[in-house]
Amino acid sequence: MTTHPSTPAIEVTGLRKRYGDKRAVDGLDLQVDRGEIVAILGPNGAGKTTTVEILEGYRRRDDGVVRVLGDDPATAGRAWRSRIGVVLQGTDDLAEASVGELVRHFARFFPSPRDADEVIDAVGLREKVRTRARQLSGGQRRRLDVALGIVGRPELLFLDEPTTGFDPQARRSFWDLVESLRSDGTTILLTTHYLEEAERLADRVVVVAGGTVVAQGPPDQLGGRTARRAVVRWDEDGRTHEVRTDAPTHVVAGLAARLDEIPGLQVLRPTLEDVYLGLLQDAHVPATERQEAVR
Ligand SMILES: Nc1ncnc2c1ncn2[C@@H]1O[C@H](COP(=O)(O)OP(=O)(O)OP(=O)(O)O)[C@@H](O)[C@H]1O
Repeated sequence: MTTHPSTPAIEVTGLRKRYGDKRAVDGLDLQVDRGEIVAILGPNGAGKTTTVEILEGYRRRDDGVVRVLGDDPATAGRAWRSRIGVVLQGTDDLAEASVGELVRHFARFFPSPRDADEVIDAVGLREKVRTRARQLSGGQRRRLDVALGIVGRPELLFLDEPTTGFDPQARRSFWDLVESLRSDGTTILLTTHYLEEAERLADRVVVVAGGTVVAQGPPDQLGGRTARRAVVRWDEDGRTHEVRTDAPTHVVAGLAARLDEIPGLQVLRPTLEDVYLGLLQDAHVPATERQEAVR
């Protein structure tokens, strides 16, 4: 099938996948537009990796319609595969080859690859170009995975928990790298457990729980108005009062008119973490799994 650039990069309707009795993906709908960066958030076992692997063509679905760059990943051929980039959750094959050898080797599979040395620089591995993959630290190994995922200049890049095991500095330089891919027009679908990462990188966040999408939106609008209401807190008559409101300025003005100085005044906006945890609670995700969902 020929792809028109105005078609979405990813279109998924009613996706289902079972493992035995376990419904790993249970009627999931997703659309990702060209040039968009979308982050999938969800607790362990929510079905994120299964979904991404189906979109990458590495896993068969049981049901649903899936189009990735206009083709069905279950039947798409090599030309299609050369247009997508994949960064899997840590692989250990080819560990005897050096960083430079691996990146150059992968580049040869693609019709218009990026320059291997530029890619190695971009992921911060210049010093390690002669080091064997098996001798890299966990974070360096992950950066090599990212280099292999982007060297083919993919139109669409899948990043499955790309910064797990990175130190904060490596994570920030990885974010800069993703920003530069964004300005090249690369469409990116990433899964992450780091809310700061989703907030920083994603145009849109999709929250998955129990194999289905429970909420989606730009990071600053996720959950809608109700979830994002501010809390106004103040002390009066020897105790702390709290009001949830869409109009905190109005509440504070009313208090100021009545109390002049407002003791202990606080206006708290919910963070993405607050909103996310609230959405998981609404989706009946048990408390222990909610705690593990946030990093
Ligand atoms: N090959 C498999 N065989 C059997 N069950 C599986 C298999 N792969 C995944 N599952 C189960 O399917 C569900 C979804 O798993 P999946 O890996 O897609 O979740 P996830 O959201 O990516 O989780 P995590 O954040 O832990 O990576 C889980 O209950 C998992 O145990």
